[in-house]
Formats: sequence, C-alpha cells, structure tokens
Amino acid sequence: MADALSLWQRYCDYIYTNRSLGISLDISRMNFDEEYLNSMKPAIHQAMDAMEALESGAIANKDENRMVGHYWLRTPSLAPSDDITNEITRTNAKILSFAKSIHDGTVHAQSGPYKHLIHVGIGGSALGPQFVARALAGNNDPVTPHFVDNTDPDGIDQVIDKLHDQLEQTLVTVVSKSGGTPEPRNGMLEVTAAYEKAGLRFADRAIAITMEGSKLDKQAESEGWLARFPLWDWVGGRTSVMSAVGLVPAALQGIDIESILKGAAAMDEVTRDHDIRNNPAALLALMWYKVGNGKGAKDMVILPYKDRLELFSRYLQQLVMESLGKRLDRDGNVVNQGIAVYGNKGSTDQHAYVQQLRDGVNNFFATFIQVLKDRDGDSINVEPGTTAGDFLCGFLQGTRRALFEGGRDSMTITIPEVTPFYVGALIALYDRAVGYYGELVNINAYHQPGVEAGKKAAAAVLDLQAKAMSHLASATGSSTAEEIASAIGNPEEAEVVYKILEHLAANDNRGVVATFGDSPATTTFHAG
Ligand SMILES: O=P(O)(O)OC[C@H]1O[C@](O)(CO)[C@@H](O)[C@@H]1O
Repeated sequence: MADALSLWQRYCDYIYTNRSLGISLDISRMNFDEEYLNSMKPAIHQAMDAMEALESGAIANKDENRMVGHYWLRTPSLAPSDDITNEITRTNAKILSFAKSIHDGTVHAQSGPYKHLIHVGIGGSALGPQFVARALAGNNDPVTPHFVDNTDPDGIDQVIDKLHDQLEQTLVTVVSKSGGTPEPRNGMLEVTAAYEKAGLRFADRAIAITMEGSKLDKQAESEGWLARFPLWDWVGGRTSVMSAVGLVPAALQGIDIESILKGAAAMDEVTRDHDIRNNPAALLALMWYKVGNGKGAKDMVILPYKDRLELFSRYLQQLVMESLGKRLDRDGNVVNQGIAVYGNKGSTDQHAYVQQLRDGVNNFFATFIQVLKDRDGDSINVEPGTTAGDFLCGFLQGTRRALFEGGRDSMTITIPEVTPFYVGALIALYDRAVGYYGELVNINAYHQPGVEAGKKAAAAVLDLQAKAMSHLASATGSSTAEEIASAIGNPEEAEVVYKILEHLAANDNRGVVATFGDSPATTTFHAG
C-alpha cells in the first residue's frame, strides 16, 4: 500500500500538465531523481540558448550552411527577415485558396470535381503527410489522398489500379525539396505514364512542391502544371510537414490546416520555457538522455492507444533517427549517436511484441500516448457498464503498470482528442525535444550525411548495370558475373554485377537470361 501511495505521490510530483493546452506528460515511471534534473540544468539551458539562436536565424545546420526554420512555418512573424515572413504567409494563403478552388469546383476535372489525390514523395516528403492524412481522415473528405512513397513498381501499380477509372478526377502532388531525388522522379514518371495511357494530360492535374529553380520546378513551369508551391532550403525534409509538403495534401483532404499550425505554435510557445519542469520538450529530451545514458542505449517504443495515431511512430522514426543518428559530433569526434524508434499502436501491440517488452531484454523505454476522448457520440456497453474505450484505457494502464513492475521505464503523453490542433502540437513537441537532445549530445540534428552516402552508392550500382548490359549486348555466349565484372573493368564488383543480373533475369523483357549453377560463381548470364 505504501508503495502504491508513494507512486501516486511521484505521479503527482512528476506529471507536467498544461490545462490551457490540454496536454500532459507523465514522467513518474522513468528512473530519475530530482538531483538528476538539477544536475542537467546547465546543459539544458545551453540547449535552450542554442535553440533560441536557431529560431533567430543562426546557421544551425553548419555542415550544409543552412538556417533551420521549421518553427517559422507556424509563427511566420518569428522569421529572421520580412522576406521570409511574407513568403510563408503568402504560400499558406495560396494553399488555402487553391484548396478552396478545388473544393468549390472552380477548378475541376471534365467529369466533375477532383475527388482523389496521388501524393508522390519519399522520406519527409511523405511520412508527415501520411501521418496527418491517417490521423485526421473524415468520412466526407472532399479529396482522398493516396501515396506513392517508393520506387517499387508493384506498390505504384496498387495505387494506380485502385484509381484506374477515376484518374480523370485525381490530382497529383509531386513533392521533392531538392527536385532531384530518384524515387519521387520515378513515381512521377510512372504516374504520368498511367495518365497518358488513360488519354489524360498529366500536367493539368499535377502540382509541384519543390524549391524554386529545381529540376522539378523547371519541368512543372515549362509543362504548365496546374500549380506550383515553393519550399525553402531552411526547411528540412523531416520537418517539412507544416510547409506546402504537408499543408497542400492536408488542405485538399479538407483538414483544417490553420488549426494544425495553431497547435504547433502553441506547443512551440510552451516548449521555449526555461523552467524545465514547465517545458515538456525539455523533460522528454532529459528523459531520453537519462534512460539511454546519453548514448541511445535504450530504444524508444512509441505506443499510441489510438488507431488514428498509428503512423506517428513511423513519422518519429525518421524525425528522431535521421536527426540523431550521427557518426560524428560537432567537434568531429566519432560518437555513433542515435536512438532507435519503433512502435505501432496499443492495444494491438499487446498481442505482438509487448510480450518481449514485459518479459524480455530490457533495452527500451516506452512512450504511451493516451487520447481521452473515445469517439464522437455514445458507446455501447460491451460488458455491463463498460465500453470498448474503457478496455483501451484499461489496457494502457495495465501495460504501463506491468512494465513498471518489471523494471521497465515508461512515459505517458495525454491529449484530449485527435484534432488538427493536437496533431500540430504533438509534432511540435517532438520537433523541439529532438532539437534539445541534439544539443545535449552535441550533434548536428539537421543534416543526413549517411543518407547522402547511400544515394551515391545506389547511383554507382546503376552505372554498373548500364556497363554490364552494354557488355552483354555485344558479348557472345554466356559469362559468369566475375567474367563480366572483369570485362567491364570492375573486377572487384563481381558480387554487385551478380545481384544486378539476377534481378534483371527475374523480370520479363529486360534482356538477360540466367543459367543458375551450384553457386553464384558458376551461374552464367547471356543476353536474350
Ligand atoms: O524531398 P527530397 O529532396 O526528394 O528528399 C526526400 C527525403 O530524402 C532525405 O533527404 C533523406 O532521407 C529526407 O530528408 C527527405 O525528406
């Protein structure tokens, strides 16, 4: 009993509640004490100063010589120049009036209003829009979004096939900040081909969201696409959901984008507070730091007990891991930082991996996200006096308790309901927590050199493919991968050549035939 009472006391002591915002963060089930919070004050205050400088327009992303301005998107007056403020305000107004013109039929397809949207983009150009679309979908959305977020032909077919007889009434957003990423370029070409096959002009339905002057922007301009919206170099892909990247699809879907921005701005306001006990983003970052020893020793498991929030963990996976997963710190030391993030939704996950969380390796901390409102309207009783929502609430509490009893840490974020305002607030909470944590561990949270390296490696593979294919076209007879790699002047790349040709041979009309031997070394390929 004493234990339960002291836990209740700890809960009352360590729950951050903001009544006007309607959000609370309970850190009472994390293993820390008051001394830890006090000892971290200088470090977190330094992080707050750095974030203040970032918001004022400092070159916070030094490696790319860029400002980091996603906070300005929801409070344009904060931007370091009038030009930027006006650009944001103008773009948001343009998004709203564009969405209105689609909804009221001023801009329409030949057979009627636009009813669908194919959103083409990858990484930050898709994850935020997908999360928002899923979280805030309604029954009578004027436009239903669909996503092409990969260069997987079969995945693209699934989207196109579903819409094949409705393409005439389907808009397409092509999103690429750089305007040169292969995946959205491929997605755009595939979707364009589908429109052409249906006898439709792609440009009439296409909307480009990219940096002005990019390859994509130039193409959209020269082909006379339906609309173009700008992105700016000071918005990172993974924090672009409140730029045109996320606002255009959300506005088209009929979501109140102004409320998303308001929720984020309100959270931004709160998370600038220098009093750490009154700053939920600082508390989050400090908990991450404590539980993972400042080295990401424990994984972050995100458990929203709400179906609408099921994509939040995927969204946070990019935000946290692309931002914090860094080899070098800002002084050039090898630190291999990061925090692994995964999760889906409760109570579904209780019937999957939560078994390990409760009983297995203790290498994680959980973040429960509780939504107080069960549904619009009344619920039936599934047992006397008990609704399905009561079960959901009970399962969350039960799992939280079981984890604690097993010595596993957890936090709980509570919001009243899933609305545009709270979706904006949740995103902003994690934006700033990631910013603070990046400062605590002294890494640049705003670049992604590892991803860039992967992109270069992929380009090199495609170069090898072209060389191997041209060799096969002129060669007589069959050759092993080793022979082909030597013949094209890359003997060290036999394995890559083998994988390339194995893939081509598995697909019709790619001009490669494989005769498989006992091992890759004895497998031969010829043109055919
Ligand atoms: O919007 P772009 O330039 O096509 O880039 C897509 C994504 O690729 C990344 O650069 C790396 O994953 C992300 O940051 C970005 O969201």
